Amino acid sequence: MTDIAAETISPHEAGCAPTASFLFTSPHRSIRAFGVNEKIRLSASGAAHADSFLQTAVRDAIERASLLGQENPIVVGAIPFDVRQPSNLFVPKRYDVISRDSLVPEERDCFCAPKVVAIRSIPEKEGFKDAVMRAIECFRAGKMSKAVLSRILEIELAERVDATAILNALLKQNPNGYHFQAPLHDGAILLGASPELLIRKDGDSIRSNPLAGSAKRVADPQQDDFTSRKLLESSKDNFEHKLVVEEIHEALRPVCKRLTTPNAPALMNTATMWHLSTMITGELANDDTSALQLACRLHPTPAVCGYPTPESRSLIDNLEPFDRGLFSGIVGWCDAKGDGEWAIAIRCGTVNDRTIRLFAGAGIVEASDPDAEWAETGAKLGTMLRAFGIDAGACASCL
Ligand SMILES: C=C(O[C@@H]1C=C(C(=O)O)C=C[C@H]1O)C(=O)O
Repeated sequence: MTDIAAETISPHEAGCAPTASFLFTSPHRSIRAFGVNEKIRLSASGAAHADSFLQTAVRDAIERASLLGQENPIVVGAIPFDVRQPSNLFVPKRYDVISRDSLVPEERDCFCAPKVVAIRSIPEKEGFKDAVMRAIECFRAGKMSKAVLSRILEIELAERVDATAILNALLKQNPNGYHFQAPLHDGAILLGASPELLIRKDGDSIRSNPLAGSAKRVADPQQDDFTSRKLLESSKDNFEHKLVVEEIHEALRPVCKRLTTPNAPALMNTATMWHLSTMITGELANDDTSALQLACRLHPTPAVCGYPTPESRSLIDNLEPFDRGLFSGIVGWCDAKGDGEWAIAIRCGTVNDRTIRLFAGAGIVEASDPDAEWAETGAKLGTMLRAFGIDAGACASCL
């Protein structure tokens, strides 16, 4: 088992610079952290409040790092989808603020496509479609209006995976968005390239960029353009999207003196997907409210859980045959001043020796079609499969 207290998370040849324990990139500020001063494993339940257990522990750990001479210490890491589970946070020994451009490799490292020994989707196609149908029945019965259902692609490779090479591939293939690499307590590494910003706080200004409503991109530019326009006009996708935006707006309103929420979504794309996107911006009433508090106030949004939150959360508990762990949780950082950024942990996976687990979900509403939702999760898995260099043909039955 790897201990994240070690300076590095991957064995490095003598003479090389130590690898960061944690990395988070963003168009705003990218952070690379080394070593561990203190781990924080408390749950994030109730952590929107400044006096909660988690926020108190984070403040105290940051204070101790400050006493050790660190300037503006930070807390970094991830919080699971289910906030009752332990967080995966730590105050590093040191960190750098870097430019993302300095990380993007010129060329992809010499990288051979890994040999896939075994692959399975949990659940398999029929099980996933069945869960979608059961969710639709709940919507028809008027119990709720949206639930995000997800699945895991578990892949066993012939050889151990080099997490740094995968992160480099993610940086190269997805130049925008939020890349992350975080060590987990079971020795695995969480890696991903999320397009979705939960919250950024910089002084008293905040920003949230929820996504919901998706379509797979296609190679032909004309077809791709047509796909995006169809998404922008789709009433099913606009409905899914509106539930997320309204919920975030309502959660931020009480802590803002100004909050601007566009009344229609725009299009945004990744290398593999089109999404409906809304950029919400605001000014905090009190800039003592930290980025971590704001993140805990919003998480989980209906982009990864559903609407209303309590009902969709228990439906997910009943229908998903696995524990999401950090998938669709949040990942990011918050400094001693309360500034920070948290992205949603999607388009990601965990790497543990030869086993990788990739995750993808899709928002289900009454107008959903089970086959289309399965295909959407398959398309979203494309981001990580491409980074691993795994040919979609090798897992055709799971996509
Ligand atoms: C759950 C995921 O994505 C979320 C769900 C989306 C949707 O339902 O359209 C779009 C973006 C994300 O908020 C994922 O990528 O796994």
